[in-house]
Amino acid sequence: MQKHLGIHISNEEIESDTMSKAEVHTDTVGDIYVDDARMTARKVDVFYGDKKAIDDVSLDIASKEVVSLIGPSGCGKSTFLRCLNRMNDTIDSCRVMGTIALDGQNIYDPSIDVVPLRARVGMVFQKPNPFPKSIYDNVAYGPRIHGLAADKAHLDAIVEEALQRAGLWAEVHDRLTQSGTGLSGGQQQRLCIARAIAVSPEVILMDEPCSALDPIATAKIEELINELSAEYSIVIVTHSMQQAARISQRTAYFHLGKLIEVGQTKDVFTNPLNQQTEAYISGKIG
Ligand SMILES: Nc1ncnc2c1ncn2[C@@H]1O[C@H](COP(=O)(O)OP(=O)(O)OP(=O)(O)O)[C@@H](O)[C@H]1O
Repeated sequence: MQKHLGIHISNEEIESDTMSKAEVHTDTVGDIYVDDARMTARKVDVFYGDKKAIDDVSLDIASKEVVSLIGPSGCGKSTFLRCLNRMNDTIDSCRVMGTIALDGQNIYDPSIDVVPLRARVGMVFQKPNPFPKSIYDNVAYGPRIHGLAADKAHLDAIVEEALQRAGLWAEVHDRLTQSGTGLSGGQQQRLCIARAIAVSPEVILMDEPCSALDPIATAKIEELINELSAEYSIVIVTHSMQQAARISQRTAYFHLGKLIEVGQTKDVFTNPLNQQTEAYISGKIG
């Protein structure tokens, strides 16, 4: 057993990286596999101390798709999301078992440096959390620490492109030196998205990114997610089934730490195969 920043993984589990489809038994209803997997989670268990929060979850994330994670409060959506870029490492009582691979490489392997990992698998949180720095420096932060810009002109171009892609450039181009924390909530969230995409991630994780926003700001973020999915894989936790239906191609329903059902979003919402999914979708549990 090895321990990395509060994460325990057995050597056996690290080697199980190459588990084929046939080797994974799952109770999840629906197809956990995709043809063009960018990330693969296999037999993932997560414990906080003695308490099991995620129970035997296996799921593929395809390239350039939006996957929604839905389910009742406390079912483990955020915990599973945070496993995908080792954000749970920051919680000392948290243990992650099983394997999660990005482009075939186990992200829990001891050789993995979490700093570049979290650039490749970026994260946007529930509450917009810009750094107390200028708008420019918020976006330039990642490219600077990862040495992505050859010179100042290159960095300027990266910052502009990220703000353009996040749909914020027109609103902030003439006040880049002002503090990011002075923007509106919706603008701050788009700034956080610009910060994430400035380092050219492969996957973006979003944990209820619209829950602190009004309907207009929410609509802008949803439009942005739709545009970004042409380039990135996006995994989003949402409490809004309408939002999941609007933005995601696949939906995964969690209940008490288990992945109960996963499928095409329209199928999960119109014709759920599992009775627990059906109960949640129809508002009988929540
Ligand atoms: N840092 C932590 N320490 C201990 N237990 C935790 C911690 N974070 C989450 N848990 C527990 O793990 C379980 C799953 O929580 P998690 O936040 O992942 O669920 P969720 O589905 O995202 O919930 P919500 O929709 O309310 O945000 C819950 O029982 C929760 O109390």
